[in-house]
Amino acid sequence: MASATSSVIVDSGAVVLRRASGATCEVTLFGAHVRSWKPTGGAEQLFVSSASQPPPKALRGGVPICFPQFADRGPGGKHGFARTSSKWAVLASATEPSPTVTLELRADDETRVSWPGRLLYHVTLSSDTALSLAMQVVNEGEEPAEFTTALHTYFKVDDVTAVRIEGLAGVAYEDCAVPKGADGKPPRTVEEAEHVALVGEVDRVYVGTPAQLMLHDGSTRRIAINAMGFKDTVLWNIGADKATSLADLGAGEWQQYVCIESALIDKPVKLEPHMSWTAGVSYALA
Ligand SMILES: O=P(O)(O)OC[C@H]1O[C@@H](O)[C@H](O)[C@@H](O)[C@@H]1O
Repeated sequence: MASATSSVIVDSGAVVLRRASGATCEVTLFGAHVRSWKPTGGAEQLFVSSASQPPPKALRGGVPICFPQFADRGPGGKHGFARTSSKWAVLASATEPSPTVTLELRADDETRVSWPGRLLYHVTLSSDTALSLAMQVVNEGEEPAEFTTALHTYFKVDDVTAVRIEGLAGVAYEDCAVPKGADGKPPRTVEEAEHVALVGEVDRVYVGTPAQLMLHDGSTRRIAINAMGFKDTVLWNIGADKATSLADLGAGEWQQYVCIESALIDKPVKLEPHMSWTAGVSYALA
């Protein structure tokens, strides 16, 4: 039942945001991982694998934060340390005008090896049908430093083969699902489809994407994805053939998610000392 007021509470290692309408969002302290978003009406919008493994593994689903490197594009561990850090802490929260929490990951000797500063993450239930996520990266070092990043969102769908993504026509993408070219890089292709379908394994970095994309899930549900500051977008589904290679993905569950990741990959961000960088994305039922 909808409660009369909005709230932000910490419960069993997660922050639970709730609007008066009953919309909710849950963020785990481990990894600052958004693991659930239910707009008013209560339908879960994010996929979480039934075979997800406990920390120190990242949850297979929700919104993992890839930072300070995307995938293996850097000297550190795959997708960086942020998604598996146990050192995230609540910095601030508020219930008005919308339930919101800011989580902070402070630099320490361990993280400074990969990034010389801190990370702030703002999660807001910005309307009864929308979720907003914003990242702030601070360089506390004395030298310029570079990173790549992504909010690796797993949207829950009934059947990924019925999904269509609108807004990518004319955008060049790196195809990471096929062998690299002679130059050691994934081959580049220009997207021709107005409504991109996912057939087999799809692992693409679209470079320089428009601010708004639309997820059509094959039924009448649509989610508008509005990004600010994230210039690239990753589209990923493991596909049926390779699905069993992911030990933490339940049987047949490859069909129940599509990752649409607001990202900054092609041109790493170079942040000057004592400067900060901010980017965000909002998801809204449309
Ligand atoms: O298994 P992980 O580390 O969560 O990564 C999942 C996928 O993440 C995607 O963002 C990458 O494009 C894929 O190549 C990768 O397989």
